[in-house]
Amino acid sequence: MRVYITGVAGFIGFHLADLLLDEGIRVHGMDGMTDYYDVNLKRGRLAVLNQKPGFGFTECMLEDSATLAADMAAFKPDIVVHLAAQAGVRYSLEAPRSYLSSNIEGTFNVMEASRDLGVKHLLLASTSSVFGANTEMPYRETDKVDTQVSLYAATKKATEALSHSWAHLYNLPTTCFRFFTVYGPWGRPDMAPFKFTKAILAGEPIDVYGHGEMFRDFTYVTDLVRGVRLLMDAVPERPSTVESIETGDSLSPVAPWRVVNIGNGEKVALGDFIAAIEAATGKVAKRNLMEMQKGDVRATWADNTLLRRLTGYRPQTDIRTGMQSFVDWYRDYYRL
Ligand SMILES: C[C@H]1O[C@H](OP(=O)(O)OP(=O)(O)OC[C@H]2O[C@@H](n3cnc4c(=O)[nH]c(N)nc43)[C@H](O)[C@@H]2O)[C@@H](O)[C@@H](O)C1=O
Repeated sequence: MRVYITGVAGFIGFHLADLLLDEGIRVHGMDGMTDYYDVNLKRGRLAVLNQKPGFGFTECMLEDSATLAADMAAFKPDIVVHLAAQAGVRYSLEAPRSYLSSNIEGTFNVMEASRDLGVKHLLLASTSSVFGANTEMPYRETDKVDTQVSLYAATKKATEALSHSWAHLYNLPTTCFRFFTVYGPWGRPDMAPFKFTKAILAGEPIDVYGHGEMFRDFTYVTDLVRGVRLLMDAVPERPSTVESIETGDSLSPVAPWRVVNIGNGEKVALGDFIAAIEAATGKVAKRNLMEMQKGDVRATWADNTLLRRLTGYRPQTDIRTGMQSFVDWYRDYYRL
């Protein structure tokens, strides 16, 4: 099997490539190496992957459709996993236009190239943020998702819709993942697990938004990429009739397309998450209680029944175990 990964120097792309290469699968990846966060971390991830046989890499922007298409065509992938994006909820208030070019135009370029090459399965990263202002939890894939509260989430919702149309028109089997706040070794410096660990280890205070009454379904990255790996083999088929779709399955009635949550399945209060960092670092956090930030959702919580039904797997790492691994990696990597 040959797998092409966009965003391979990113947090999730790196872990997925690592898993696939260890399985003996050939992986070619691209990444724009953008400086939204420390590029050295991306280079460090690539250095690990470059040690492994079967790995190839091209530096290229998603927006550069000609280079991207040529790179994908040269590799001839069976499967494409599209993880490159402009990520981050709060940054989408600062630089909204970059989300349109990376997430909308960039995803379109990946869809086009995948269609031209007749790939067997296209898998795309969406986000739990698409559930927006929904309040009924846990979130199910079949819930209505029409109330995004950040442009980031809105662009991800748009990619779900774009990919559905291409799956329908060109018979391109497509799975969209909705990832729930992913953390772990080599994690993103713009996210709370990284920022809070850094501040607590440095003895600096942390701002706690929403007065700590915020909840996230934190998902450990190794669990998450295992889910992605298993879903690669769960290729959606166009259903013969609407009645043939099982209750709770998000399979489209007209296209080989579905969306699947990948989340731990637990709602963790921000306060408990901070306590897990305190336990892992052996330090006490100095907390400033603050109002909620614009664009943030108050809570996320995944129903992961569909993932379990399709793959027999569900994530299992609890926040204390996962944060201990993250803090151990952080101290080792930054020699603290
Ligand atoms: C699935 C989804 O996952 C990510 O979004 P997120 O769930 O919002 O994750 P986060 O780590 O940014 O925030 C988790 C919690 O932590 C608080 N928080 C954050 N940053 C600071 C911060 O700088 N200071 C303080 N005090 N709180 C912060 C924040 O208010 C929230 O309650 C995306 O990057 C995105 O790529 C994505 O798709």
